[in-house]
Amino acid sequence: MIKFEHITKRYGDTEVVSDVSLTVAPHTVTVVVGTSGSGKTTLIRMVNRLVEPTSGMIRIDGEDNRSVPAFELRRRIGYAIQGHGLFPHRTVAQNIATVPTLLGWDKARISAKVEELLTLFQLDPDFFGARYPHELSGGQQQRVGVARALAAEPNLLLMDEPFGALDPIIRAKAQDDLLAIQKHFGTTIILVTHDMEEAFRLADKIAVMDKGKVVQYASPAEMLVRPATPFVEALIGASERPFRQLAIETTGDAVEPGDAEGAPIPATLNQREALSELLWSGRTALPVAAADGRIIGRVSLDNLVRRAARPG
Ligand SMILES: Nc1ncnc2c1ncn2[C@@H]1O[C@H](COP(=O)(O)OP(=O)(O)OP(=O)(O)O)[C@@H](O)[C@H]1O
Repeated sequence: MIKFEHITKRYGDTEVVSDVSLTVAPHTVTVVVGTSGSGKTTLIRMVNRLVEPTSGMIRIDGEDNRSVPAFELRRRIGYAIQGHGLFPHRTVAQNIATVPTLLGWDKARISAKVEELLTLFQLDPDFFGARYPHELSGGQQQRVGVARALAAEPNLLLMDEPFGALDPIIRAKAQDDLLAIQKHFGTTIILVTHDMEEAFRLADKIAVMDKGKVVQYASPAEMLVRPATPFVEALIGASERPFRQLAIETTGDAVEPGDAEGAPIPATLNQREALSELLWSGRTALPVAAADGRIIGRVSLDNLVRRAARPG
């Protein structure tokens, strides 16, 4: 668990992060969004102490993050940035092995880890391990960057616009990979983006920043139903386009197993109408009925929001 307690950062007279308090649950993805200059990067860099707060404290699993030396903290916390930051004169395998080598892992363990990660990221280890970064495409380099950040099996991964430089199709694939990998390792992820669609797609919780403050910290579904400020509403509005995609699929396509209370939604209704029913009912899930009235499962707000946010 990561706890930000009244975190403030000032540069001279300018407060770039103002009194931020929030708690990130373990094994979840928290996405920090907001306009350019709102303090997103500064906020996450205080977690691994690339930036020191002016006041406040960050606790990682209960411990003040200043209780261990900064270099040790950074070995424990994965960090992936836009443009991957790979070492150009080291092979892909050597890049991924950076932190495990610093930690003194034995050779066999390191090469097993490199092989596991390359395989997970769908890069053939025999082919890619010995290549240099410049021999890879942008998307492949990005995957190696994330693999490197995960190499020492961190419980916590910080990501700053990791997919910012990728074209939309490769970006969607990278997001899918990230979610699969997050499930596989149970990593807690804090990711910065300025892309609301990416936030809806990846987040368990979204923190919206505006001028150094976190103006809302909520699940995508909660944010959709109850945007806290006109600024949040505007951000969501800007990403309304994907919700139109829901209009072309039926509720039947989004059925999940399980029960729910409330008036059943016909499976033939389109997903946008189902979303509207859910929002109006104030429920997080409703039962779904087949043409013969039989209940075939449930449809949930979270599921529809995720479907809305995926690329068309
Ligand atoms: N080392 C520094 N010295 C002075 N000002 C800084 C420093 N680092 C960041 N800032 C300022 O703090 C503010 C917040 O920057 P930050 O990079 O955290 O924003 P951001 O939300 O991540 O923006 P972007 O989306 O453009 O990357 C900006 O106005 C920036 O100019």
